[in-house]
Amino acid sequence: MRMIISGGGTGGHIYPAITIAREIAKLAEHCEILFVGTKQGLEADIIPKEGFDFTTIEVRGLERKLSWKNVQTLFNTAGGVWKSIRIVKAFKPDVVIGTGGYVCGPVLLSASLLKIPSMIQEQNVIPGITNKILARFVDKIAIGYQEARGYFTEYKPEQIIFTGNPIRPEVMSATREEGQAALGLSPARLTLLVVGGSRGARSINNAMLGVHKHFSGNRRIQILHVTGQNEYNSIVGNNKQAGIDISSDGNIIIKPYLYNMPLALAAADLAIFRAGAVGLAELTARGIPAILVPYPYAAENHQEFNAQALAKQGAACVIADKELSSAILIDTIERLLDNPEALADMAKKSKELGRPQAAETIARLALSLKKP
Ligand SMILES: CC(=O)N[C@H]1[C@@H](OP(=O)(O)OP(=O)(O)OC[C@H]2O[C@@H](n3ccc(=O)[nH]c3=O)[C@H](O)[C@@H]2O)O[C@H](CO)[C@@H](O)[C@@H]1O
Repeated sequence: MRMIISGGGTGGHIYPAITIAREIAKLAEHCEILFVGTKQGLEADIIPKEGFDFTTIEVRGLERKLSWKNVQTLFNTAGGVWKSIRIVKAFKPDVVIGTGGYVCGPVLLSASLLKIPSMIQEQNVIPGITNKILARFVDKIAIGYQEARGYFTEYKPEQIIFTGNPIRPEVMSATREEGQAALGLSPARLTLLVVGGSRGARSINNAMLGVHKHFSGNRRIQILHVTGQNEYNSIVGNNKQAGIDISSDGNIIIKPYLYNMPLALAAADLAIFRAGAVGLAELTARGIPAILVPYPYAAENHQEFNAQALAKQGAACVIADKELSSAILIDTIERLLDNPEALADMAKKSKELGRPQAAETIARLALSLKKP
């Protein structure tokens, strides 16, 4: 089995690609995989670290409307299309898979031109522009939320398969004890995991300052706050300035990025998250109750729709970014800590939404596309 997989820009497109690729390699004999991304995306950092063959094309994002700027961009990135065609012709894949981000556009388009079976995986309730365009060229569309079906109405129902979003197997296999040991967390305290998506979230980071101050030294709770690479130094500096001594109180851990996120999830009793689709798939697979703060500038406000899909099942509560403050976070956290039944009920409802088998379902779907 030879496969090209493409997806990029943010972790929310890259980790699904890695997970699907690994699952296919597990199921298929003699699998060769090539990952196509861009030099600028996070994939250029993550994919080689994960041990995949990686090549890049040049491509820029399109606006979400018909415009001259888009026409210009298409001309400028024609080189990306030609390079994709050359890559696909040389690699001769049996299947080409896209997991979103504009890098997928030329790659999947090339597969379609060269009559190679292809599929896309859409993580969000509201599909991204690239996947919306690509839908008419690919054989299958694997959707992460049932609600996304409503946005692909012009396609045949059998073309669209609800699979859930793929999560790394370590998300399920990591144990609480391993997580606590790896991250230096105390088994005697509840763990609050705070993550603003793969790039961090400034508004959450800012609001967390007051939360750290309030819970610093608290015996009941410990906080693992992941700031994103760019904001780490300023957040640590702000904490120092506010007189919060992270090292001596011991219950507040601040990290720029976690390469071992599955261990952190395994240890978490409650989470404060943005509402990126993969993060939510990980939370629900583990049944972690969550306070969600959707990123308000995500395309077509799609994070709000992702978050509401959890909230309407009672698996999470949602705070609007514009209403976010230290006080509202402290209040929500304390309300949940003081009501273990409510927390347990959220955890149960979260787990009911989880689809830990999604990666295998998607991998089998991809394998079924291979021509005999
Ligand atoms: C701003 C924006 O448009 N974000 C989009 C992006 O989100 P973003 O990339 O933030 O995505 P997600 O929350 O979906 O996924 C993040 C992934 O990165 C991992 N991770 C994150 C932080 C860290 O320190 N370590 C780590 O491993 C998470 O465990 C997860 O696997 O893609 C998602 C999937 O299409 C969309 O739903 C989001 O709306």
